[in-house]
Amino acid sequence: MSTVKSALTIAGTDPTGGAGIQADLKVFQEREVFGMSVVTSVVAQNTEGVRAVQHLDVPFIEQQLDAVLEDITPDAIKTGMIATVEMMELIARKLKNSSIPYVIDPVMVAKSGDSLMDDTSRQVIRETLIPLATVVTPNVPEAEILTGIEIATQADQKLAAKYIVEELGAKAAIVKGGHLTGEETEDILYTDGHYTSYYSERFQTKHTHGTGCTFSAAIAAELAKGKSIEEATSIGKEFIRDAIQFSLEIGKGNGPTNAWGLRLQGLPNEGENVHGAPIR
Ligand SMILES: Nc1ncnc2c1ncn2[C@@H]1O[C@H](COP(=O)(O)OP(=O)(O)OP(=O)(O)O)[C@@H](O)[C@H]1O
Ligand SMILES: Cc1ncc(COP(=O)(O)O)c(N)n1
Repeated sequence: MSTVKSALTIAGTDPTGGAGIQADLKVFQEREVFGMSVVTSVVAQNTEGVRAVQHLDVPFIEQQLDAVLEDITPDAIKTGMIATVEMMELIARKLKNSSIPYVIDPVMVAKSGDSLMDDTSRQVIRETLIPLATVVTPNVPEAEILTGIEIATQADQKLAAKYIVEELGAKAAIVKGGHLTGEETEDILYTDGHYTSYYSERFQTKHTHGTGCTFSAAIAAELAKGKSIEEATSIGKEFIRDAIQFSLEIGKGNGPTNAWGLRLQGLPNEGENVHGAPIR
């Protein structure tokens, strides 16, 4: 009997492989958990932006979910782009009585500025999915929408993280500091009445496509392996630090994170990708 743990991502797609389901599966593989995926929306996007979105029918998303869950019980579940109220209601119904660790990356807007969740869903996610979450990982704009708190300082990040747990009912919340300024990034976790900060150097790079997906997938993978929320966040933060420090100059826009990270540390030189040549 295999002892390999598994993780399921329920999210949208990125045909260039840097964000969404494709990014999640790369991270699961690198963290040595067996990756599985259910597609919610097919997105025609690349490193420059989103061109078109096709939402799959909710009954078909349900068929995908049933196909996985009636066969394999994942050790952790992560959701990313869940664009509509109907999709949220379906996932909430499926996960309501589950004890599987569940990470929500409440994806609302892509880095390119394109909307990935409709306005009603931005409110409805608070009542449907957030109360079921083991960990919610909003960036600053997402945390502002979820809580109504304007976030400019570390104190604001703390207030928002506490609100998501105490008022919205998640077990834990990490309000990420990627969108703030300063020489370091600080992500603040609130759970069980305690705050913990996770820091990294802030790298000056435009290649940050998929950072939120990469971070939350790494946390989900570690929860699948039985790590505590604090341990999983700590490993996730180191993972995203390396994935951004060695992010890839692939494509014409904002290149993707590097899920190999330090493993291929020796290979990329400035202006080169891991294969030793610029990719255009
Ligand atoms: N320039 C940077 N240098 C180092 N770490 C960063 C940088 N930008 C973001 N991070 C870290 O990356 C992780 C993801 O944060 P971010 O705020 O970018 O997420 P996000 O906006 O949800 O990402 P996405 O746009 O992919 O949805 C966090 O741990 C954050 O601190
Ligand atoms: C399907 C999908 N999910 C999430 C993101 C967010 O990633 P980013 O903000 O880095 O573009 C995305 N672009 N596409």
